[in-house]
Amino acid sequence: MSITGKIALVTGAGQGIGRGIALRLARDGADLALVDLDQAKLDAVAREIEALGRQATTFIADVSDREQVYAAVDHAERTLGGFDIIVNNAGISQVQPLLDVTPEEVERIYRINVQGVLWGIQAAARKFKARGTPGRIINASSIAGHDGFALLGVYSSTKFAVRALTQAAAKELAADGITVNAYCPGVVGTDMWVEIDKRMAEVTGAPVGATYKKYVEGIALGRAETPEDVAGLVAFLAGPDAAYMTGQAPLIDGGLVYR
Ligand SMILES: NC(=O)C1=CN([C@@H]2O[C@H](COP(=O)(O)OP(=O)(O)OC[C@H]3O[C@@H](n4cnc5c(N)ncnc54)[C@H](O)[C@@H]3O)[C@@H](O)[C@H]2O)C=CC1
Ligand SMILES: CC(=O)C(C)=O
Repeated sequence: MSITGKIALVTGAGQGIGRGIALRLARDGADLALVDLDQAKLDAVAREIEALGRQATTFIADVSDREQVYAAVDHAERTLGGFDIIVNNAGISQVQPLLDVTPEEVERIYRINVQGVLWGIQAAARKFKARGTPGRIINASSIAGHDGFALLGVYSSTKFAVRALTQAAAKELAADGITVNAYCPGVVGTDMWVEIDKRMAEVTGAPVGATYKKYVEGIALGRAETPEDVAGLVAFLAGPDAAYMTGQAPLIDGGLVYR
C-alpha cells in the first residue's frame, strides 16, 4: 500500500500493458484516471478497479492531441481531487522496412509515441507545479529504445526519443521535486505483438506466429513477458523507493537486451 491515496493517470489503459499498470497501481492503493480511445474498454477496466475498492474515472483522449491530454489531466484532478502520477503508456507499433516507410507513416507514429509522451510530460508537470506538489512522470519506452530493431526502425527511433525526453525532462523538472523515468519492456504478449507478428509475416513471408516465437526463444528467462511483469517496475517507479531516481530508463525484458 505504498501509494495509498495517490491519484494516477494512465494513458492507453483500456488493454494490455496500460490495463496491467492501472490494476497494479490500484492494488497498491492509488485511485485511477483511465485514458484511451475506446469507452467500452475503459469502462471494463474501471469496473475491475472499483472491485479492488479504489476509485476510477475514465476519459476519452487521443494522446497525439495536446489539448485532449491537458483536458484529461484536468479531468483527473477535478474528479478524483488531486494529481500525483502520470504514466504516458499509450503507443502504437509499426513494422515497415526503412526503404519503404512513407512520410504519413512516420508522422503518425511520431505524433502518438513521441508527441503523446511530450504532451503528457507538459500537462502533468504544469499541473504538479500549479498544485505545488511533487509528482512522478513515467514514460513507455522499450527494448527498442535501447537497440534499433530491423523492420521496427521508425518504431525504435520513437522509443529512443522517449528516453531523450525522459532525460531532458528529469533535468528540467528536478528543482520542482518532479521525477521523470521510463520503463523498457521486452516482448509482452499483448495485441501489439499480435499485430507486429502479423505484419512481420506480411513483410518477410515468415509464417504467422514465427516472429513472435523467435523473439520469445531469445529471452533468457524462457517465457514471454506479461503486463504484470511491466506493472511491477512501474509500481516501483511510482512508489517511495524510487524517490531518489530520475532520468532513468530501466530494461525489464527477462534477459534480451543487456545494457
Ligand atoms: N507489447 C510489447 O511487447 C511492448 C510494448 N511497449 C510499449 O508499451 C505501451 C503499451 O503497449 P501494449 O499494451 O503492448 O499495446 P496495445 O496495443 O495492446 O495497447 C495500447 C493501448 O493504447 C491505446 N492507444 C493507441 N493510440 C492511442 C492514442 N493516440 N491515444 C490514446 N490511446 C491510444 C490503444 O487504444 C490501446 O488500448 C506502448 O507504448 C508500447 O510501445 C514497449 C515494449 C514492448
Ligand atoms: C513492441 C516492442 O517494443 C518490441 C520491440 O517488442
